[in-house]
Amino acid sequence: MKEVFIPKSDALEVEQFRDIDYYAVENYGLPIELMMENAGLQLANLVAQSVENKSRSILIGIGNGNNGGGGLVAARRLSAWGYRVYLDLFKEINKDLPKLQLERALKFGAIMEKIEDPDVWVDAYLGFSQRLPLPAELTERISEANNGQCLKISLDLPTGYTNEDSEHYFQADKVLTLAAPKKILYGLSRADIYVADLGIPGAIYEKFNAKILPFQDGNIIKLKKEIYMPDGVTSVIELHRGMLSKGESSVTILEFIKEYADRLKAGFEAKNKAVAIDILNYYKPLMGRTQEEIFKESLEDSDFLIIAANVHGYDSSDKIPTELIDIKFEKAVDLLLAGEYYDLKVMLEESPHLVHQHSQFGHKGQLIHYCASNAVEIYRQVVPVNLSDIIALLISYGADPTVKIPVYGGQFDFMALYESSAHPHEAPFDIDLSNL
Ligand SMILES: NC(=O)C1=CN([C@@H]2O[C@H](COP(=O)(O)OP(=O)(O)OC[C@H]3O[C@@H](n4cnc5c(N)ncnc54)[C@H](O)[C@@H]3O)[C@@H](O)[C@H]2O)[C@@H](O)CC1
Ligand SMILES: [K+]
Repeated sequence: MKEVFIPKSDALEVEQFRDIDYYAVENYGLPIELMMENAGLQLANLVAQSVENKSRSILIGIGNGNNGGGGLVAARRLSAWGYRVYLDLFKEINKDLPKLQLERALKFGAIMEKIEDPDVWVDAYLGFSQRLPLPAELTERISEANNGQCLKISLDLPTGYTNEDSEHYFQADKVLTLAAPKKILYGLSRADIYVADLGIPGAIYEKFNAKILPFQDGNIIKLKKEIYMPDGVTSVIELHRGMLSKGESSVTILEFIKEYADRLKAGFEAKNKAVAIDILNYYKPLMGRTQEEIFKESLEDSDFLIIAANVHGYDSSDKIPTELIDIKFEKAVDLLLAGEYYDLKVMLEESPHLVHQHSQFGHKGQLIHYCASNAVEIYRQVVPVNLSDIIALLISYGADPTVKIPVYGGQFDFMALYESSAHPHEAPFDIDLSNL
């Protein structure tokens, strides 16, 4: 799936989106029914991508409007694909279009029954026309969903979520919003946000100064979380890119670090600033030099190996282990740093031991230490916008912030490393650790 980063400043107010919507209906002959079909199909696609097993139960909550209508299209498509779909109507559906969609969904095999403990709970109760307060029928359902173990997916925006201060709302793991990102969704720091193509033409986006998304590469686009990358780290990330994803399961730490050394050597020859950054941060013999001085040095293969070893926390190259890299742990680190809250949660649910595991690299950091953006590999010293949520997640799975690791010639725990790291404090967003 295509992933893009769209800053909040480029996202729309909900009202702006409503205007775009009406404009498409009136000027382009794009009726709501057609857009609803697109919305519902993409919702069905997102559900199907999230649930491998067709025997899993899918409960779709339906309201008496177009949001519910989209949910009913998804119910029809999923039923047609062979999924077990149940419909939860919190009130009677009497508007023409949703009513028609309901009849179709039932003909396709969706079952009208509010089952208990569904595997997936889809919220198509209310969309952008919702008014607060919600009726008790809805607040009760929202509490039940939020307290359950199900995967929660909202269509367009979560029911009950009308601004960033909303308290009682459907706490979706995934939100499939329609046509364009909406500003309020940036307050949902734990949710994955997706945008579905409704077939609205680029000319309308331009007219309303909205960002045109690359829907030609896929009808659903995932929004990347904002990540703060300190100056210099970006080039080191570039130097390192793709190294682990290539090997998947059978790279040893020594092979990995040798490849890093090869990249350092090539980068050194090309006077790549990333190499100077690695050297200045980790290689004692050349610390304090200027970039220019560094590139005048004549370095051997063995020097690059030592630098690569130092970057990974070993003080000499013969301390690099020859065991296989634990790809699962490395994947968890990468999810954490990318702010991928939901995927990380799924991984921890499956492998809770990961929070207690130490990195095989010389610094021996646990997942929680990677949250400090300090003392670990420099290409991993980045700060996701939802770091506070990620830390809370790790702690809820038993991570211990008082565990110390052997770095900077001493023993330091998460908080000591976090406090002395510039990066989380320089990031252009607030990290709130007051609950720690
Ligand atoms: N291009 C588009 O705009 C499209 C929009 N669609 C969906 O349509 C949604 C907007 O649809 P609607 O304007 O029909 O409205 P909603 O589906 O948001 O709400 C349905 C109805 O519920 C009623 N309602 C509001 N607050 C309530 C409350 N607290 N308790 C009970 N009932 C309440 C309202 O009278 C409203 O008519 C969007 O969020 C989007 O999901 C898609 O289905 C199709 C395309
Ligand atoms: K919704």
